[in-house]
Amino acid sequence: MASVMEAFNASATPVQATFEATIASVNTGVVGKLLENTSAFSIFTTLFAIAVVYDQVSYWNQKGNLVGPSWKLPFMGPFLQSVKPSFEEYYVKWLSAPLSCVSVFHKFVIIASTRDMARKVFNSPAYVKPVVVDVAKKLLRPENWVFLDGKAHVEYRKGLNGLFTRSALDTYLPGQQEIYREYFANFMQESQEAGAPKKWVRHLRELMCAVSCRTFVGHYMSRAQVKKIADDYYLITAALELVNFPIILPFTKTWYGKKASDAVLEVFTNCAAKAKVRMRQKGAEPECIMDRWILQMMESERYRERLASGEKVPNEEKPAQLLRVFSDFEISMTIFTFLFASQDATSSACSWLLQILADSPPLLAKLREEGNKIRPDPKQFVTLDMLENMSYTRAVVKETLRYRPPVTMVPYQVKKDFPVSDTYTAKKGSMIIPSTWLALHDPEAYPNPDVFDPERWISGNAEEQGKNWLVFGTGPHYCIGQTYATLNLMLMIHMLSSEYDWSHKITPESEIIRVFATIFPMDDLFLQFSKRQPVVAA
Ligand code: HEM
Repeated sequence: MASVMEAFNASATPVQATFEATIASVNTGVVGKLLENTSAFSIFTTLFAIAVVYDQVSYWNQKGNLVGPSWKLPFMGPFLQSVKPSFEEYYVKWLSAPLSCVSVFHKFVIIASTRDMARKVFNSPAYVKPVVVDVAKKLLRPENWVFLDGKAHVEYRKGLNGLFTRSALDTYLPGQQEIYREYFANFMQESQEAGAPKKWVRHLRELMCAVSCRTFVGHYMSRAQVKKIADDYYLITAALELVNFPIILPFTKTWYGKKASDAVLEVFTNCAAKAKVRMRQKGAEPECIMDRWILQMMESERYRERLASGEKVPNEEKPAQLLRVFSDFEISMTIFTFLFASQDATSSACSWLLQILADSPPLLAKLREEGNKIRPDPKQFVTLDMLENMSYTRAVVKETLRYRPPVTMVPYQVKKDFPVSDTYTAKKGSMIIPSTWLALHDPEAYPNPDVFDPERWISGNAEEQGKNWLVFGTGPHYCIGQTYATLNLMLMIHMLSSEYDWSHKITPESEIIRVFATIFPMDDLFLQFSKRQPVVAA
């Protein structure tokens, strides 16, 4: 061994001579003698044993005093159990300690489950950055804005804020209402044809995908393209499960997910090209997020041209955000992040909302009463003012988000050693996952947390529990679409309940939570829709 080291260190020795000397010394030395009596199999098993020990020791080293399994299944850890994660297993983990751990493949994962631990992670951008899951970078593309960090992220995000202001949200309402009317009519027809309750989660996912696509890219996409994205979207979700094989191999979940996400990116790139052409036409009004963004880019360009031509432009004519011109593909990547962030979360919220209200007729009656007062004619256009006045509808939506938070875990990556608590420092490179569930089911903030009670948002003090309200995260990456998401769910449930009835077939699995990126009723929600009988005034 010594001679091998010497050969490496002797930089003046010609390579050939070094190699020969090394082989000679191996042949005659202790190592050579050992090798003579050793089979390839025993070398392999020895190396394997060393690797197993190394894997275990480095797990202990990272684990420190954290609560978690003392032993790790070599290399893969609990990968096989995690392929089909059960909510109960996660729940037990969250309850086990404010900080606990697990190691899957090469990844050491720390789970921050209490409100304060979760908040600490969300609010420590100096130490952590969002990671989603490893494969997300391959699907969304590494250069995507959501992977920006620090100042670059803050700056990029500022340029997107204008897409979610009150006046922007107002612009998107007509398109959303068009989609809801069309889909609800289809729901009813399909229910009539079926003649019995059917699993409805898939339909709700398609509905949410269609309403998102209309909001994000307006009419630039055909109905067939929306349907294709909605149908294939579960492939993307499946590829992004918290635990998945880290390399994209053909015909695996991640491979199908990558193909589906490439197709989405291509469609959105085409939409961006069309939007740029339309928005340059005289009098073109923005109808969707893409339009508004392109309009802002055009306004910024015009402002710069005026300055360049030597004009003294008054300050009040300066655009609120000066944007550069983004390429069609850059626009597509960003719009994809909106779909990516909203699709599963809104589908989850929508599923629970329909289940809970169908199972609680008095709550549904109260929601309808409010809707009827504010918009007596179900054919009337729903304005933003109307929605903002629906305080009970808002309470029902917020309580659904609290009671069944769609996003229970938000994976972050530790970018430098992070002293999470007085006694534990997370090592650079590990994953740390704040969980939202315990904060949202904290009996001190929300008394009787396992009871669905919209009143806590009206006569109770739930609105004052800002520290516990982690549904949309907190810190520099908090959900940019939170106001839009809440109003959209309010619009959906208001429009549905004012014109339709739906019944829910309760099964033993209705209340069991299935984890599929977000959370859904395990039985996939058996629903049946019918036209609501007109309300006769007393
Ligand atoms: C009920 C629906 C939704 C829920 C529960 C939800 C929840 C979340 C959560 C927990 C985060 C992580 C926050 C953090 O790390 O602090 C997040 C981030 C994000 N959400 Fe949402 N979201 C929803 C809907 C939407 C919608 C409709 C959009 C877009 C229109 C959207 C866009 C985003 C984006 C872009 C991010 C990343 C922000 C950043 O990194 O700066 N979300 N969301």
